[in-house]
Amino acid sequence: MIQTGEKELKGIIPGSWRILARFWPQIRQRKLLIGSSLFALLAETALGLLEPWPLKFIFDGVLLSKTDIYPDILGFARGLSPLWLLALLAASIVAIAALRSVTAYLSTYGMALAAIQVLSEVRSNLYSHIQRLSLSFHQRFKSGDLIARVTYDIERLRLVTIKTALPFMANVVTIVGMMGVMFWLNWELALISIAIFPLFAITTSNIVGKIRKETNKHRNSEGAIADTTSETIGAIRVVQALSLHDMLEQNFLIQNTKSLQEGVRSLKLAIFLEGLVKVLMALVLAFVVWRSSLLVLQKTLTPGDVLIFVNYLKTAFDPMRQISKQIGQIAKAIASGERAIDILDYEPHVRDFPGATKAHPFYGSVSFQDVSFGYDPNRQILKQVNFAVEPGQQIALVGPSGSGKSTLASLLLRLYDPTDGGILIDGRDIRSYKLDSLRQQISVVMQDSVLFAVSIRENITYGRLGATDAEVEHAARLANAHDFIMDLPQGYDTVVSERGGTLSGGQRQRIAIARAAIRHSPIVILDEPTTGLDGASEHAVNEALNRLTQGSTTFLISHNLRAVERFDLIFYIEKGEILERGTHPELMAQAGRYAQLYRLQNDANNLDPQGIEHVLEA
Ligand SMILES: Nc1ncnc2c1ncn2[C@@H]1O[C@H](COP(=O)(O)OP(=O)(O)OP(=O)(O)O)[C@@H](O)[C@H]1O
Repeated sequence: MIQTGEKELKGIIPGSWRILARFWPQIRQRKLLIGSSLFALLAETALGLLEPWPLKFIFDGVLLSKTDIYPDILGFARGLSPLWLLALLAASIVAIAALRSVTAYLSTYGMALAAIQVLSEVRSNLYSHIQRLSLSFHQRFKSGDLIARVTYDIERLRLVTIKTALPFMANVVTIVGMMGVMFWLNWELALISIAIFPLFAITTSNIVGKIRKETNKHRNSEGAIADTTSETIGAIRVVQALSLHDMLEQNFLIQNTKSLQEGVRSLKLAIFLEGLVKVLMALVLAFVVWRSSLLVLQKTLTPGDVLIFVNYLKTAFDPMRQISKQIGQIAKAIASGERAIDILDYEPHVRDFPGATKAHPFYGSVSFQDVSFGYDPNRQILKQVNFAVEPGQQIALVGPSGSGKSTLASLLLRLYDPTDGGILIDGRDIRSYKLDSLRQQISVVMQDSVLFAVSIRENITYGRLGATDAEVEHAARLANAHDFIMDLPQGYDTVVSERGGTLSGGQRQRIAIARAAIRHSPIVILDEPTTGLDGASEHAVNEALNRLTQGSTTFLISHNLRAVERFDLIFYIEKGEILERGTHPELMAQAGRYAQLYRLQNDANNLDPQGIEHVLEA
């Protein structure tokens, strides 16, 4: 048991090193601030050690009239009258306390400032890093867990650094300093006092290790709770429509109870640890008082020395008691810091390749050369896809659900990289372009466009940051959105509710089209942009899309084959392969899968796309 505890305690040291090393660039920038705060901390500790000395001199020098007790530096005291000596020593009590307060203020303020600055930079880095991590990462990590790491974990690290780590350092220095002075006064008594440390370290390290484990479990459960809550709130319509409350409440209760129990376990351990330290301390104090009083009777020590010993020990109790608690808190903060670092250590799979350059303004030719891809290495989604399209061509991607159409579009955006083959824009592999400069030239409108909870104007300018009001309005007019925006209470300044919930599906799509239009992209991807819209909305959105895609290389993913008849090129995709390609008349003449699907749709005018897919899959 003890071995496990020691192992855990040892874990704190590599954990702290890992955090210091990872955040070193931010810490280094504040060398001066941190250095001067540490210096103030040392000064404060030294003044703390001096605190009982005036009392010793009052006892031995004034009350017992001893003259051989002053060190050389205070030799002048021997010539002073007792009254002057008393006044001087009383004044020194105040002076030491005042100086101690000043140095404590300087060290605490300096360290707190440095910690706030370092950790706010770390938090910004973490936020930016999470945004840049590949979609494959985001599919693996739940959003609630990531949110907890950016908010709760960093906040705890900040609080513990300010409120615990600095006092912890002060406590360690105080204890070491006190031990030094105790040895100088009487080695035997000092040894007795020190004897508690191995006992103390072994018992506490074991418990601290357990606290750390429990806290880690507790943090993970809290992350799971955040996840469940955000998932439920995100899908509240479905929850209410399907009356899932009872079932979800039940699941939540299980998670909540588990987290509560883990929290209680770590709290129990922390309280136990505190009690244990108190008992150990009382034992030492009793022994030292007994032994030192005997030494005074033998004239080896003066009563003033006993005062110093008892004062130091009593003063050290607090730091020692705190140390055990602080080690527990630091262990928790280290777990938090490591959770943040774990994320920072993830390399985005999709990133700028060495030597990548900023993309020139694209003409818009796109080619896929033997492109294969699978989300999971054991399951290929796209198989050896080959095609080349000219700038400004309009391409439709059709085929059954799950055939890989959206995946193909995702690869063009470099949301994922192909496992084999290459994708070229204007004759160059897209991995040779800087990622941002590639994505900035591609506009995307999805089936369910997500808007942000900011004004409509800002939502549109997210398409091209820095766009003027006139450009926003121009884009909105092109997207058939200007009129309905003007009918809203605050027009372009109307703040959209979370994920655009206050607008209709058609209105959201038109704002998304305006957001795409403001980019003036040479390449446009439309992923079922009109699915789920009613007739009137669909018409308005289609009109907007026609304007958006004019002159741009366009990839439209659609289940509605009538909507793609006029396209320059249609790819019929099935099971990750382009089975048929050509214009509508060419494909109809081929009388293959596309023609079969087209006829099915035409014959069954009222059959919805899902219905058609079932027919196809059958
Ligand atoms: N993020 C992902 N992780 C793992 N598998 C995925 C992921 N996204 C899609 N898939 C799988 O890849 C296959 C192709 O999906 P994709 O969305 O590209 O098809 P699609 O042709 O666009 O379908 P739909 O017409 O229904 O949108 C499907 O089997 C799907 O389950």
